Amino acid sequence: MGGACCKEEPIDFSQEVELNHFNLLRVVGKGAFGKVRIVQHKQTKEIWALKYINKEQCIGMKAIDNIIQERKMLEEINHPFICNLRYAFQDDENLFMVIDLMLGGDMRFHLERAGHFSEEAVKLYMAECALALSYLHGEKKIVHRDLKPDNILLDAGGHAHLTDFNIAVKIRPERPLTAVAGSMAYMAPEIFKRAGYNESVDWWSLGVVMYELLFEKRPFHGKTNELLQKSIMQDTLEIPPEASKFSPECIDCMKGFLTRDIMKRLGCKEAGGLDAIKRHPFFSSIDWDKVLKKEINPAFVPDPNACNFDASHELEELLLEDNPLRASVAPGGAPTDGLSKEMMEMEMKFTVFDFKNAKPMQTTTAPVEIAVSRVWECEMGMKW
Ligand SMILES: Nc1ncnc2c1ncn2[C@@H]1O[C@H](COP(=O)(O)OP(=O)(O)OP(=O)(O)O)[C@@H](O)[C@H]1O
Repeated sequence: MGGACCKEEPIDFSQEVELNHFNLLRVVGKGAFGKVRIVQHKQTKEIWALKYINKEQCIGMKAIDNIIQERKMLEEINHPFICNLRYAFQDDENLFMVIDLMLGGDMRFHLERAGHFSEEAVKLYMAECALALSYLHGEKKIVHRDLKPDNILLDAGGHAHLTDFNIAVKIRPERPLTAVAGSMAYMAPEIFKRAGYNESVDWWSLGVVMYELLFEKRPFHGKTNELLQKSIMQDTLEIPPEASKFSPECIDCMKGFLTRDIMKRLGCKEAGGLDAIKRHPFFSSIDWDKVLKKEINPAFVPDPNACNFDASHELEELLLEDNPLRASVAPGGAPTDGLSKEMMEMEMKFTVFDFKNAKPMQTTTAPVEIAVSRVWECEMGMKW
């Protein structure tokens, strides 16, 4: 029989959100500053992903501004095809972001395992990503700048969601962007010209992703960054012989995104924006209202009986972690003297966020509904 010593203190959920409001379940990924694990809100029973960022590591890598900026940007965003922020809080060791859980794993994971995707699957991914990008660019004035298969996560049903707003920035028409930022192989040619660029770069990256999903390789190559850059800027787009397996409309759409001239590039506002995508023959069979409502069933549904994550992160935590995640002192309760300038900065700027108290957004997305028992099964190490 359980003794009084083991009884958990009742939690006051009317207080600000903190780590103790969640049950910590299995680890599903590892980022540059910490891990990502499945959590369940103890009161609402909703399942989310918890991304935790070690403060010391964040300071060491001089990434405070990036993290604060990413989190501020996520606060503004709410879209069905984006991993939205639900809660943010911190303790004395970590910054925490609770986001929409994507049980299907990332697109890179599936590309590496299954190889290329079918034309039907790619069509829906492109439509879903195009809606997300158009929302970011048009309504939120945000350029993602790091679109690639690693940053497109699938939910349990197989719908695509953009994630990782680490290097995303606000568009200011009077001040075009100039920084060479992103993942080289997915960067648009105008980034290297150093004459300023805007959201057009995301449409190019989407084209590189489309090419990779169809052909299992990227369109431009180079053994060094310099050669790769040269190839992106100059080389003729090579269409592999396997292209005959796909419709001419599909290939034409991909070429449209991979057009160097932004005045003609598919998706760019200069070339008709989202309307031009919707009018493209590749998407003639698509009902865009149904896409937005996630009423179109993806051609590829991640196997619910297989683990769609790299299980080594979980194993690593079990075997190596000498400082596993635990509910720690909330910063408000700890003395602040002796804290470094950077620690103070994070404490002040990384304020508590609760999506339930946030301003209502135009588009909403339902919380993930899955059987919790499945998550626990995973936790217990069963095949899933
Ligand atoms: N919302 C989510 N649901 C499920 N898994 C996720 C979610 N977000 C991230 N992951 C998994 O965790 C991994 C690490 O994600 P995270 O965003 O922390 O790191 P990252 O992609 O390396 O970005 P960063 O550059 O910010 O470290 C991802 O590759 C993905 O597999």
